[in-house]
Amino acid sequence: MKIAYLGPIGSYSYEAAKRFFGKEKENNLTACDTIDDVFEAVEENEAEFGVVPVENSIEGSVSTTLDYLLKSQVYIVKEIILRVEHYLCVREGIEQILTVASHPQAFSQCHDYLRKNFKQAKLIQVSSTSYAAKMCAEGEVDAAICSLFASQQNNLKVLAGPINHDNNYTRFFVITKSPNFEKGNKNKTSIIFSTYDKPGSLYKILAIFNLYDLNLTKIESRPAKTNLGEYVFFVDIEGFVDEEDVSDALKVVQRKSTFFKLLGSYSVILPDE
Ligand SMILES: O=C(O)C(=O)C[C@]1(C(=O)O)C=C[C@@H](O)C=C1
Repeated sequence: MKIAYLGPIGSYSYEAAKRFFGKEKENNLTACDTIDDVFEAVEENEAEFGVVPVENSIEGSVSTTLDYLLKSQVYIVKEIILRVEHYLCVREGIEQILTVASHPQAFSQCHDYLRKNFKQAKLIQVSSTSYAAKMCAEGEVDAAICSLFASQQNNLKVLAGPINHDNNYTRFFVITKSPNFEKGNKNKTSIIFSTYDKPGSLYKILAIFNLYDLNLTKIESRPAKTNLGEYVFFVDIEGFVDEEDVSDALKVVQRKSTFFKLLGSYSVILPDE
């Protein structure tokens, strides 16, 4: 069994994958260069599972992940929430920091610290925080923003940290092509829908969730990629799809939508579990 994740070793996606699949499956983890590659590995049956970041408490959604969820035939089978702590790391011997590499999400999560301390430094966006650590170790940049684990993997010296905004948490999804929806203690169901371009259309769909007394934990619109001003809505609902109120509500939502997709029903692993 292969589990694709955004690599190299030491990324937060790697930590999320280990958190769910456990140490015994460490040899099954297969590093990918990009989130696109993780989705494609699952879609093309090169990997049975994939682990992708989906949303951060400071910076918001990872749009690549949302867009793939819309267009690809994969399902969400688990959510993992990790507390994310970033560190500013350098190679031994570096005295002046002119270039800092990291993932764009990580830069945003450390925005205030970077503004205050490294206003003049050039920020170089790369595919993951662990790749940034590797680049730093190889002398391509002066510093990297990454996890403690990534700094150790790459023999980097920690200069400061955690340097991120407080309450920094990232949600990850485990995706697969052949889902086996399994219930846990805290369950969610994710859907995408779009509705008519008419007054009250969205309101009418939201009224269905209200009628069935369902709590939404997220609603976000993304361009439908058809015409400017046309959107799809990503919605996360508390509850599992085999529960009567959830399945009844979804049937009505589907009837009233112009587009409907069930992304999955899954349980959530919380950071302190
Ligand atoms: O770069 C990594 O380490 C990742 O796993 C990606 C990612 C993301 O895309 O959000 C994951 C967690 C953090 O929010 C920062 C970066």
